[in-house]
Parts: sequence; C-alpha cells; structure tokens
Amino acid sequence: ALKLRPDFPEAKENFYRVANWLVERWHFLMLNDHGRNHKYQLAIKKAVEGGCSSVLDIGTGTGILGMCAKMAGAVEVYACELSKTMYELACEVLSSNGMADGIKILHKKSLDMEVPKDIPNRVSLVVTETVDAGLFGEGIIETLIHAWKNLLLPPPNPQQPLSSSAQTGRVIPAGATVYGVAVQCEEIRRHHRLCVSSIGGLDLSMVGQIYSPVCCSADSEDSTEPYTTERLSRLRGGYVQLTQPFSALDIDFNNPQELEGLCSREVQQLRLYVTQDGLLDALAVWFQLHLDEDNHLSTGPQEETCWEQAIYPVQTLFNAVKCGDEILVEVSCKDSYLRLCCIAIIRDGHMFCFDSGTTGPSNILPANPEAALCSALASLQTRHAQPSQAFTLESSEIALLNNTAYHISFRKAMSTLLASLQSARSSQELDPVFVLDVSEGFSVLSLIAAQLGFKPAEDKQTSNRSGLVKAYSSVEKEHHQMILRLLAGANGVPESALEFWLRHVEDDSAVLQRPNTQRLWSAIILDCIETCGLIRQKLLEKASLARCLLEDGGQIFPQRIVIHGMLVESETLLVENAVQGTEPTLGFNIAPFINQFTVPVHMFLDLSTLECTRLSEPAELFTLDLMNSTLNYTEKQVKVQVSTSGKITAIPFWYRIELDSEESVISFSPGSHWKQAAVVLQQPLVVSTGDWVQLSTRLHKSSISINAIK
Ligand SMILES: CCc1ccncc1CNCCCCSC[C@H]1O[C@@H](n2ccc3c(N)ncnc32)[C@H](O)[C@@H]1O
Repeated sequence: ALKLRPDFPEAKENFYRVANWLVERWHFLMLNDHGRNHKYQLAIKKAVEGGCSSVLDIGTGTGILGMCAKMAGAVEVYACELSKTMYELACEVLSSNGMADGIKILHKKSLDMEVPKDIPNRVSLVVTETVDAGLFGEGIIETLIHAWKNLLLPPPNPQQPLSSSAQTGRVIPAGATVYGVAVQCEEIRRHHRLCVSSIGGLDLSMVGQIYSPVCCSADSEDSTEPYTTERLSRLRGGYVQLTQPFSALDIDFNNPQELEGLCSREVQQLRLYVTQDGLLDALAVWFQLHLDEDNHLSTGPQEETCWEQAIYPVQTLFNAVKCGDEILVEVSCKDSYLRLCCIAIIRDGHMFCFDSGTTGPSNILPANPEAALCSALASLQTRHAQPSQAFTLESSEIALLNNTAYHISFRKAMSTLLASLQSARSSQELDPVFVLDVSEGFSVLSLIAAQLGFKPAEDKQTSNRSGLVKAYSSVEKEHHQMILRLLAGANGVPESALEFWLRHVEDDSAVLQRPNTQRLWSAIILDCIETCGLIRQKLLEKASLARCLLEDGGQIFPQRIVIHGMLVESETLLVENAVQGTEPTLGFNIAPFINQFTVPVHMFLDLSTLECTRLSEPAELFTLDLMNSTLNYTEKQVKVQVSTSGKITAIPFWYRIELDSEESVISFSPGSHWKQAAVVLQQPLVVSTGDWVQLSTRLHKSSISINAIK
C-alpha cells in the first residue's frame, strides 16, 4: 500500500507497527556496528584463506556474512534464513551486490536442512550470529548440534593435526564465554518488584508479594522467561556493581560433544564475594563471542558496543547485602536457556536461603540470632498475607504501581470530582456515583475511587459518605481481580462497592456502555499513553464514546493531554533507526534495502539517559482535549527557537497528562513508568543558535508525525 500511495495515512500508521514487527530493530544496530562487521570479516577471511572452501551462513539476515565469505574467495557459499521478510530482503541485497549467482540462499531453518537435498555436500565452515543478549535465546546450541551432525564436515581430529581445513569442519564463532555481575539498580527493581507499601492511599501490604514474570526460581515453571534485557549503560539512575564481574560459563562451539552435554551439564554453583554494600537487585549477564583465536566480540556493559545485557532480577524481599557476604549463584542451561539464579546469601558462615523466588528467606539454615532477626524482618514485611501468597504482574504493570506520584495525583483529582458531585446532589439522593476504569492491564484506580467513597466523613456536618461510590473495573484476568478483591478487603472497601465490568467483550471499546438503563457514569478512567511512549490507538474514538456516557458534572480522566517536544541532535537515535550508508557494512550496498523498514517514530526511549545534545527548550506541540472535542484539531504548527547550533536528527516527545485543572502528571519524570518516543527526521536539519524552526505536528488515528522546517 505504501509503495502505491506513500502518504496514505492508514497504510502509513499500520506499516509502522508492522515494520517494527517484521524486522527487529537490532538489525540496524548490528549493521551499523562497523567493529562487529569488520571482526566477522577478518575471521571469515582467515578461515577461507586457511582452506575453508565451502561455507554455510546460518541466519543470514541481510546476507552480510555470506557476502564476506564470497569476497574472501570461498568456492561454495550457502545461506539460510528462517524469516520470510529477511530472506526476501537478502535476495535483493545479494543481487544488488552482484552475488546472486555466487551465493545459494534458502528460505529455511537450518534444522530443516539436509545434505544433499539442500546443500550438495557437507561444508567446511559455518558462520552464524544467531545469538541474543542471553546468548542461547536464538537457539544457537540446537542449531550447532544439528549442523555438526548433518551439515558440517567432522571437526579436526587432534591426533591428525595436519588434516587440511578442506576435509574438516569448523564454526565461526568458535566459542563464547559468559560473564556476569551482581548489581544494585533501582530502575530494574521498579520493574520487577513492588517497592512501595501503599499507593494512592491504598495499603498494599495485605496483598503479599508481587513479582514480574521474569524469575529464575529453581523450580521455574515454563510460563516465566528466565531473563529480560536492558542496556545497563542507559538505565535511568545507573547501577552499582556489588561484586567483581565473574565468568559463568565457557562453551566451545567446535566441540560437538560439549554442545550435546551442555544441557545435561550439572548445575554449577558460584560464590560471589560482595565488594560493596547495597541491595541485590539483579544479576547482569553478557558474553564474549570468540570468533577465532584473535577476534572477539563483547556485549558487555562497559563496552561502547550497542548490545543489551541479559538481566536476571532477584525477586526476594530480603536482598540487602554487605561487603564480605557471599552470594550463592546457580548456573544452569535448562531447556537451552541460560539460567542464573541467586539462591542464598552467606554471611559469617551462615546461609540465608532465598525461597524459590516467592518470598523472603524461609528455610534459613543453621539458625542464629542474626538469622532469626533477618527472618523476622522478612516476615514483618509480609505481616498480613500468607507468605506463600505471590502474584505475577507484567513488568510494565509493576512499574505503574511503583509510580506513586501518579496514583496520588489521581486520588486528589478523583476526590475533587467526588466533592463537587456530592455538593451538587440533594442530600436525600442515596444511590452512589458510578466510576468506570477501562485501563488496559492491571489498575487499582477503580479501587482508589471506591475507597474515597468510604472515607469516614471528615466533619460531622457532611452525611456519612459511606457508599458514595460504586466502582467498576474492566480488568479481566482472574489474578488481577483476586489482587483487587484482596486490596478492597484490606482497605475497608466492601466487595459490593467494586464490580468487574463486561469481562471478555469483543473489542475494548465495547466496555464503554452505560452502567444501567437508568444511569450514566460520573467518571470514566481511560488509559491514554502506552508504556512505549505512544498515544494508545483509538483514544479519541473512545473518549468521544465515553463523553456520551457521562452524567452532568461527570468527567473523563484524564481531561487533557498536552504533547511536549524538543529539538535534539542524537547520533544514537540515527544508528538505531537506519543503516547509515555503505561504510559500516563493509562497503556492501545493504542500507537501501533494510532501510525500507525504518520507522520514523522511535519508541521505548529513555530520554533521561539518551546521549544527545539538546538544541532547544521543550515546547508544547499539540493538545488533545478529551472532554471537549470541538477544541481538537489534526495538525498544529509551532515555532521553536534553536538554543544551540547543531544538526537536528530527532524530536523526542512526551506528555503532560492533565487529570483535572489542578492535578497533572508528566510522562517524562523520575518516577514515571512511561518511556518516551521520538520522531527521527528523514533528513537531519542543520541549524544555528537563534534560528526559528517550524514544527508541524499531525495526529492521525493516534499516530503522531512531526515535520521540521526552517
Ligand atoms: C553480538 C551479537 C548480539 C548480541 C546481543 N544481542 C544481539 C546481537 C546481534 N545478533 C542478533 C541476531 C539475532 C537474530 S539471529 C539472526 C537471524 O537469523 C535467523 N535465524 C535464527 C536462527 C536460525 C536458524 N536456525 N536457521 C535459519 N535462520 C535462523 C533469524 O531469523 C534472524 O534473522
């Protein structure tokens, strides 16, 4: 559609979401990483010149490694790629670089390949970079075990060192070493554990523990993924190393027996010496790929490389460590995922075991006064709930709960609304006001509203406000409802004041219906901004539907959203968005093909840690009025003055979310659970201090586009 009508907005907006899905963003990072590409080229060149005449590139992506092998003089070069989009893209790249005849490319997963059906003979070299931040997450172990069995010539036999490379097989990378370090990091903690005991006036201690699905407890059920990924060097507030980096695992990809044995290798226990007091929030893990004896690629946090690290959050409550302690870590490779798990802290010869990742230390080995104190402390924190009680919420839902400022502001705004409704009602009117929360995901806002309805009357004059509010929540998941029921009970809100609304309706707009034939809503709570920093789709449609369902004096929360933005120069946003020319890709012409999949809006950006030069002050770019649609428009021009000379490459943006005329929250603020987004300009705009730049912001179907002209 875009090729036919490039400015067709529906296609454009869908395309951006589709492009993000079809082609992973790390392709741009990888291809722009000249250091990485050059090291692979050197290793491949050395192997081919050393006699590896037939090469298979597994997971070729754009085809760059296969082309290196061809350029190095390999006689037979094959490539396979399981993604259809990447396969078709690689075909275009090969022909554009005159290698369509020299390289046979297959749209296949290597595991489905066999000799002679797919490739005529076994090859002497496999090159691949089918690795993720946790090394094994793209299946490289299974891929190589299969390759050694079916696609590669046998490995060199140490007894016959002289067997030429033409008769033996080998893999680039030759192996990998996995490293880790224990870290304290508040930003990781905020996403994986509840860090507050009350939010917006609700006491949370009743609910037991709440964790993210990322947990590596020894008895991990399959539903959890063992690690998440973060760019440690870009985490808000940074991190503190609590131990020295340690080496967790070594793997030789040229040793089929070792590969076979990896997953059955017994669990390895490491004792990490704590060198710094702090809170043990996670283990951060990275690796070195040994392409060959001389060329290594590291994904470590200290490198200026662009890769993320694997993060294994420590979910236990009792995570204070002191210099001199030792952290007991188990390393295993279960179901071909690399798993690291902190299982205990050793202090003065005593071991405090973390339970299987659900609560604080429960079975503490040899008891001693300090241990007893620790376990008392831990149980203190879970004083009410049955300690075995633990709930799982998405990390974005946990970060939202930890955003106390947002919940406090919401409580104030809701209280103001209830007071105004209360004064407007005749005293004898008894039936409650209806509040509906249609937030996506887990939300306690409905409960905050319900609790306000049961606040004991502040002063004797006003009638007891008990039962003023009847709150409805559209949370659907069973455990979400369980948490809300527990919280209602613990916060004096009778079950009758909170109802679950229209579960499992076909589309999320259908939950917007009147509470009953006689009544309308006094407040409807909408979820406007996605965690990634974009406006939620169909927001304006939902708001206009919601407005029709409000009774007089009723309100939508939030009332207004003001988009703020600023001019920045950021090389980082460029390299994460498009391949810059042919230089980084070893002179191969790849950019025009992969750049078809660039998306002008970069999301999940943490603007507080983005390396960039700010070229202007923040400016208000656009306003969305959810209460009064007549004030809305689809395009707005704003003039912004350049405060520092430079090259505008992107316009990051965020939101002031106005709950009412007094209360608002900013989506770009320290405690915020929202990330920011940025429009990346097609052509950087060179500007000088004092210049005026006109920004025209368009909002079409929740998709923001911003053009800058001098
Ligand atoms: C320093 C490396 C690094 C470190 C940390 N984070 C990222 C990186 C960068 N590498 C990311 C590659 C990750 C994706 S793998 C690349 C391409 O290969 C394809 N594939 C994967 C397996 C597979 C197979 N068995 N048979 C055929 N094709 C296969 C995928 O469809 C993808 O297009």
